[in-house]
Amino acid sequence: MVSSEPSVVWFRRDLRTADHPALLEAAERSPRALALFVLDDRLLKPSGKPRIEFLHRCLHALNDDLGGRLAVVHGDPAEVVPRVAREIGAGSVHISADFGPYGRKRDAAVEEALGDIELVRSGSPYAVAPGRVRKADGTPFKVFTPFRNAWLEHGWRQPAETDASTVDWMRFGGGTGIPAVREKLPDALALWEKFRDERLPDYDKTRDRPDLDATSRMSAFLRWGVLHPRTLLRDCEGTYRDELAWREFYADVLWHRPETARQNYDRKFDRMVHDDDLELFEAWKQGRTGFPIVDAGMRQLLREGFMHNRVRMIVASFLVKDLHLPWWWGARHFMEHLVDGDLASNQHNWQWVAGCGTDAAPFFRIFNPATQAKKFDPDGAYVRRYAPDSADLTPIVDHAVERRVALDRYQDVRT
Ligand SMILES: Cc1cc2nc3c(=O)[nH]c(=O)nc-3n(C[C@H](O)[C@H](O)[C@H](O)COP(=O)(O)OP(=O)(O)OC[C@H]3O[C@@H](n4cnc5c(N)ncnc54)[C@H](O)[C@@H]3O)c2cc1C
Repeated sequence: MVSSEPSVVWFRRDLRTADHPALLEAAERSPRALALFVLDDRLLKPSGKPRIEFLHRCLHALNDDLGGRLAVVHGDPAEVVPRVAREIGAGSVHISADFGPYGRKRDAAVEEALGDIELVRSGSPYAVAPGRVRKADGTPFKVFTPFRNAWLEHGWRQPAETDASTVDWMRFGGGTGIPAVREKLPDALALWEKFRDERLPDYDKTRDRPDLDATSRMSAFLRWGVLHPRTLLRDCEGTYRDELAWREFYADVLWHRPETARQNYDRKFDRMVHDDDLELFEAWKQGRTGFPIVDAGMRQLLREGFMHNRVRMIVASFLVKDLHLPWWWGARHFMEHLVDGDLASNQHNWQWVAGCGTDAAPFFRIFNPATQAKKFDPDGAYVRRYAPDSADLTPIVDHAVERRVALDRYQDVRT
């Protein structure tokens, strides 16, 4: 039923107006809505500069799309959202559901504080909402391939037909405005279409090569919901679709086991003995290990807020199996610096490399940085781009020795 009370569309990880189920639901309730984004310190504090800058760029792009009507307010959502909703006399607040541990708690707190103003969840940042795909006996999947098959079989809804003109956006007097940015956000859809037409056909063969610009670079757009995965899934199959399925799988795993954001998924790894050498950790963070492919990756992360997937695996393996440091130290550093930093994908990829996650790569398969570099950066172009001086540094550890140490410690975990 159409109401005379306006709605609030509270944007979070869905910074777009196209294919936006929550916006559609808001429009079905009321022709007028306020577009709101809350700058929440709980999320901003652990984020490094590149991620925050990217978020601000996304907010500017959304604000432009909305004709300058995005209300940006700083504070605790449980306080800000009800205050703004009451100020404009809203009948309902519309969101895309959040499935992460913090997002779920935050939304429950906001719902409670809203009282009789309804919090309406429609859609999610995933093709299939976490928790929906289950085994025949109702339990969650623990292994990727059967999950992927069931996910494909389940399928996803048609895109929601929305754009910036779906409702009349209200003006809002208060708010902090969006901090200035150096560069505008590029057109994500145009970038996707270019990748789809030019690179996707070879993705299978080239995706592991950090020296070739061969992957889609869609992760940050997906992280902030500038594009919904449905948009990409419309155009792809095979390996690329499987990569998107990994994103959905890890969201599902974290939804069922929120404690695995911090704890080993496989609890027998709680017995693993870790070192705590802060100097080695610092050398890894700064890209000064003397292992060129590792240093190149770590410096790409600091410089661009991004690292190629193959190199993420190499540097993660190095932290866990050559430096014997806890995976969550590395995961925290990644979460600070990655523009695409996403709790589910990050923590569970780290756990995969560390051997303690779902479907884990066997712990005894230890990446040799030199062999990996030869195979995936054969001409050294990637290393030259990011760490041309690394080969002159003295390696901080001896890979062959540390490999043995890692394997010995693993024996103790297994027995
Ligand atoms: C240690 C480690 C930490 C990682 N942390 C993150 C993270 O915080 N956020 C993040 O989005 N990805 C993370 N990944 C997964 C992957 O590295 C990135 O998604 C990918 O490099 C992004 O580049 P792209 O968009 O060009 O990828 P493409 O190769 O073009 O892949 C397309 C999309 O598929 C998804 N995808 C691809 N590989 C994976 C994967 N292994 N797990 C989950 N989704 C995947 C991403 O959404 C990606 O954008 C991590 C991987 C490792 C090994």
